[in-house]
This record gives sequence, C-alpha cells and structure tokens, in this order.
Amino acid sequence: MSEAILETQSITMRFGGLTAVDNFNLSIGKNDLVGVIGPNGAGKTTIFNMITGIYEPTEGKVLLGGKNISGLRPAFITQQGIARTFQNIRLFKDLTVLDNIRLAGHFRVDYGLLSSIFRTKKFHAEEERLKNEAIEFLKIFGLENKMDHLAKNLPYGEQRRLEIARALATKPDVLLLDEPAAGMNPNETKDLTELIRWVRDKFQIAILLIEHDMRLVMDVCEQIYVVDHGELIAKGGPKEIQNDPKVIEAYLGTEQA
Ligand SMILES: Nc1ncnc2c1ncn2[C@@H]1O[C@H](COP(=O)(O)OP(=O)(O)OP(=O)(O)O)[C@@H](O)[C@H]1O
Repeated sequence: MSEAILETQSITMRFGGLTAVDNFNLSIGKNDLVGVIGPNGAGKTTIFNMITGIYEPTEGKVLLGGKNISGLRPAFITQQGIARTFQNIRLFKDLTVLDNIRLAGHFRVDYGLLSSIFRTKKFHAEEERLKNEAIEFLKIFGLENKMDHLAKNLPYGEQRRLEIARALATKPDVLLLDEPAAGMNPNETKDLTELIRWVRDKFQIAILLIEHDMRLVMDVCEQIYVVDHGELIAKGGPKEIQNDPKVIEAYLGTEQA
C-alpha cells in the first residue's frame, strides 16, 4: 500500500449512552479502493460523518495527508480534499446538469470577494474556465448531451453518475461513496462497478465506499473493513473477508434476528 492519504486514529462517537463507533482505525493509501461493510446500524455512516466533519469524533483524530482535520466544518474539509456522495442522492435538483458541476468547481476557486462583487475581468475569466472545465467533466461522464436538462429529470443511474461527477469537480484527493448502488437495478450496478474502477484509475485518487451490495464490494474493493456494533471485526482482501468466521457470524446473526 502507498503512503496514507486518509487515516482515522481511534475515532469514537458516542450519542448519549450509545457508542455508535468505538476506537476505529483506518488507513488509506493515495490510490486505494477501500470498502466499509457491516450490518444495519453497525456505524458505517457515522464513520463517514466523522471523516467529513458532520460529526466531531468524541475521541480520536481524522488525518488527511497527515494533517488533523477532526472538528473542521464540512465545507472546509471539502476544500482540503475530501468529497462525498450520499445514500439518498443530493443534487441541486432544480438546477441544470451543467450548473451542478459548475457550482462544485467553485469550492476550490478563490477570486476574492471584491472581484466577484465588481465582476472584474478576473472573475469573468475564472467563470469561463470553470464552465469549460464543467463541460469537460460532463463529456468524461457521458452527460454532455444532457447539460441543459434539470438534474431531477435524469434517470436514477445518471443522477448517481452526476453526483459522482460533481464530487470529483471539487478535485478531491479522497472520494467517499455512501451506498452508491442503493436503489439501482443489476445493470446500473454493473455500470457503476466499472465506473468506480475507472474513476480511481483516471483521477488517481483514493476511494472509500460503504455498500450493502456484496457483489460490488467484492468486485471493486482491494481492502475491506468490516464493522459490527461500532467495532472493527475484520480487515482484509475480499477473499479473506468472505471466509472470515467473525464476518459470517455478524451477517448470519443479523439475518436470523
Ligand atoms: N445522530 C444520532 N443520534 C443518535 N444515535 C445515532 C445518530 N446517528 C446514528 N446513531 C446510531 O448509531 C448507530 C450506528 O448508526 P449508523 O447510521 O452509523 O449505522 P450504519 O452502519 O450506517 O447503518 P445502515 O447500514 O443501516 O445505514 C445506530 O445505532 C444509530 O441508531
């Protein structure tokens, strides 16, 4: 594994008396594709929420490129290089496909307040650059012929693709995907599997995903972390994980419950 870009050091999240995540350690290299799996309520989303600044860990640290980012605001964490998608797709549904990408590009642009108030030459040049960049993104994702459509009118699979494109438009070092296959049919999931691999190779970034679709996880993830009741119970490659008795028990246990 390459040098770590994202690390969590013993992060713990307590909600009153409930420990949702307990002492969770993770380390992801610059170009790794890693999954977090576990039964419902295991703590997966809470881990994402701590990494992206929605929650500040009760204990422990989140490091991005070796820098402590725990407790920073979500928008600032995006600027630092972590982008995410959500279990329930969150797009600007009443904006066009192009504007969804264009807005994301602003996250890492700074033309200064005065420049944007007075609409200076620099402002217009920057806007033009962002628009062209957004169109390039749409071409890469095969959405350029839909750039004037409202996001809400795209089919589900394309909305998911747009959400991933928008996250990438913030130029992240790490992309977090929260259940990207949720609500997809088998064909869409197959396309998504290829898309995830392709994104990692094309953009040379790290990807961390939460997913219930085991086929997708086993197909794309090189390293898998398994959590149950807030604790890490196993970590390893797909084969190791599938044969791990603790993992099998965690899943069978919940199915029988
Ligand atoms: N804001 C909160 N306040 C109180 N309890 C919470 C909060 N967020 C999560 N929890 C609890 O923490 C535990 C872990 O929840 P989390 O959503 O992280 O699990 P998950 O693994 O993502 O589940 P799923 O696969 O169902 O999405 C659950 O018991 C949940 O009820």
